[in-house]
Amino acid sequence: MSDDMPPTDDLTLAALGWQEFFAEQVSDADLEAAPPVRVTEVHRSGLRALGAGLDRRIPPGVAATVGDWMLLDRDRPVDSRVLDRHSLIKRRAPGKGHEVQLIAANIDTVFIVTSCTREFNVARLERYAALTLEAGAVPVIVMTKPDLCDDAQAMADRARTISDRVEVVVLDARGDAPRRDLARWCRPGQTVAFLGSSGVGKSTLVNALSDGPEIATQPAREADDRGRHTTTHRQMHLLGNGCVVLDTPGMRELQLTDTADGLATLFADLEMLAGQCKFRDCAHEREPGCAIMAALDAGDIDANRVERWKVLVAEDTFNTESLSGRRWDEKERAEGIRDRRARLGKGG
Ligand SMILES: Nc1nc2c(ncn2[C@@H]2O[C@H](COP(=O)(O)OP(=O)(O)OP(=O)(O)O)[C@@H](O)[C@H]2O)c(=O)[nH]1
Ligand SMILES: [Zn+2]
Repeated sequence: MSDDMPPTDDLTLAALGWQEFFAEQVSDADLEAAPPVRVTEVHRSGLRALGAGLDRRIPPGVAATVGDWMLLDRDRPVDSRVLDRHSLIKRRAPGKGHEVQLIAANIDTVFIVTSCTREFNVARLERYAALTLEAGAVPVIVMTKPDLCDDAQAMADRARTISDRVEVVVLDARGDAPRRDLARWCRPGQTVAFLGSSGVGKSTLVNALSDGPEIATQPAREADDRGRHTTTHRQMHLLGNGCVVLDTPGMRELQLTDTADGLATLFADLEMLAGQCKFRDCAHEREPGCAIMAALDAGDIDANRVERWKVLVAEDTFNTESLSGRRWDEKERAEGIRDRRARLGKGG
């Protein structure tokens, strides 16, 4: 547990991010019998959950993840009821298994952090944005280190081409800017999370938003590039202004899983065009009557964006099908995705 947590006695549900959405799911009788607690940590040995004046360890066996709200069954904690989530980030479990792993629940806003340096990569941002939309949270792209780049605004303009649905904020993570520029999303009762590669400034942003003691940050290895992995076990921060930050290490290597809806939202314009292709299974390569190719030829849409869309759709299809039991061999997967990546350069 992070040491910026106030003593449990002083904790209120509001400070933990309790919202109307959860209150509506429980009756007064429910509350009397089983107080709400929020999962702040997940370990092999079980969960940790905090509530008003409560700090409980719950043995393994509850299907809950960081950010979940539960009604604590005091006698049999594993029988605690998990409340409906308004958002859920999940991923395909690493390794050979095809299970879905729950990463974090009930996040309102995901800040997708990138720096205005070589790390910047539109395809990666798209992938995070699709995942966030799929999860049911609001994606906001935060571009740090504008001071280390000649033309941060030009980069931001590229990020803005991703989708009308995704706002882009450029700021120096080290000063007052985060508090001011992210205030719209970091309101009391809101839960936010930061996604992004190591060294882009996630801890610096949390520190800038926080009144409490600093989280350790380390200088990046290069003046302008990737830092070391400095975020440790702290998983939930309560900021001075009443906003909750979920900080989960599991968010780093995210694969797209079942993000068809999120992709459809992010690439709504392309999906709509694809609906006009002559063939329903059109691959938009050289099929007759392909509306995507026609729009490309007419210069109406951006070829790179179309390629990135295809990569994400291919990856999502692969992950979703393998989760539902279709056996792909690794070679088949690698070839499909590598072909497309090769055409994109380093994307992905
Ligand atoms: N010049 C400049 N440096 C920044 C900015 N934001 C962050 N940094 C520096 O970048 C380095 C890495 O920042 P962190 O906040 O530790 O990055 P992180 O994303 O939390 O990294 P991990 O914990 O490894 O995931 C630190 O030295 C920060 O001071 C910025 O806007 N401008
Ligand atoms: Zn087509």
